[in-house]
Amino acid sequence: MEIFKRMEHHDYEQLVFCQDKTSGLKAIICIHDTTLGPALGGTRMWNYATEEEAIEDAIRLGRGMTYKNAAAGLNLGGGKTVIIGDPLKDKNEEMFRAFGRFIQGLNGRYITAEDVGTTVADMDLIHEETDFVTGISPAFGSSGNPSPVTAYGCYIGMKAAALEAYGDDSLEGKTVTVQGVGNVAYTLCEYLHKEGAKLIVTDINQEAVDRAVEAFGAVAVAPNDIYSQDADIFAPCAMGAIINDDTIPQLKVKVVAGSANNQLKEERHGDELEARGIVYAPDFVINSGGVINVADELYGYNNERAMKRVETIYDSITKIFAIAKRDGIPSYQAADRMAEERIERVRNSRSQFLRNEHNILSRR
Ligand SMILES: NC(=O)C1=CN([C@@H]2O[C@H](COP(=O)(O)OP(=O)(O)OC[C@H]3O[C@@H](n4cnc5c(N)ncnc54)[C@H](O)[C@@H]3O)[C@@H](O)[C@H]2O)C=CC1
Ligand SMILES: CC(C)CC(=O)C(=O)O
Repeated sequence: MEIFKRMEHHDYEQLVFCQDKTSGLKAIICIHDTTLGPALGGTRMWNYATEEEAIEDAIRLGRGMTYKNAAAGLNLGGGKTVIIGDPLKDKNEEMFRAFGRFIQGLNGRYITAEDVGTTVADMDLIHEETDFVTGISPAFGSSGNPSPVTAYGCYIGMKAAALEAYGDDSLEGKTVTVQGVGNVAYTLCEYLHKEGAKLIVTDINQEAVDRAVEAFGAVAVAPNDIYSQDADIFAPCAMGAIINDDTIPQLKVKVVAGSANNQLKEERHGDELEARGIVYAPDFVINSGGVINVADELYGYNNERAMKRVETIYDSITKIFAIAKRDGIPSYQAADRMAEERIERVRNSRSQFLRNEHNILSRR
């Protein structure tokens, strides 16, 4: 991989490679854009097949956070970390403490939180070495696990998408297919079940499937069969790039609305959904509840204030569909435009004044 060439494409600021032999830490921190403020984005631990795959994931996820934070109206830039390793086997205390020291070395340019494969306990270990970490234990006055809040944002975003597709935001009686019933999707299923939706679930982890079947009467299907189910809404809640040339022709749903990051393999797959009349709730907007919640820690965490902001996801999704219609563009482009315009406005307004070092971290 030609790394600088890859960074020039979409204008990445910084990639940091972190290695610690004692603990086995191999991490890549991607800081995409800090125009709006320090880069905030979670840490994913995953058993990547190759280093290239890990770099590519960090890069795609880091840029996604720039758009997510901008669209959510946060004064934060975008970044993400990937740790190469099996989260079930390779974790140790020293690893997260070493990683914390690398973050501290960036002096606030990057702030982390949970993502796939990392937990509140991991964030607490990072916190032993740096304050530039969120999603730590409520015992520290923090917001804890962001997943339930991401799930809530996803649920209300799904309702906004249902309104667009069906003219009614009720999910009662709707059949929802859920790919991956992990931290976010389990709680999402809880909300959906409570509202009277029927659930079809899949996961590569049989225990996760069994849990959802037992708790919500969900119907379980094999991972490759999830796309072709007779359903109303598809909720991708596992990994990225699952809206692609293979899966789109299988979809029978009218709505795609889930928590996974980077759902579209390529932008043209968003065009393809639009061409088929499938309403797509842009991933980085519908899944922004978690980051909105952890970002509130930077002001001294207040659950009521954070949840009020999470509630705005419904209106943001509705607004994106309105912009898409007005401008004759697919919803993913409307969401990108909303984020890019905010970054541009802030960039331009800054150039009119002397550089002011005040930023979101000054309050800490
Ligand atoms: N946790 C959070 O607050 C946020 C999560 N997200 C995104 O939402 C997605 C889910 O996140 P979490 O629930 O935290 O992760 P998780 O790791 O708890 O859950 C993911 C689930 O997907 C399953 N899975 C992986 N590959 C699969 C496949 N090919 N087919 C079926 N199932 C598969 C896993 O076994 C796991 O149960 C990820 O893309 C994450 O980046 C986005 C924003 C915030
Ligand atoms: C898990 C969140 C707190 C942050 C993040 O990395 C995301 O929204 O993808």
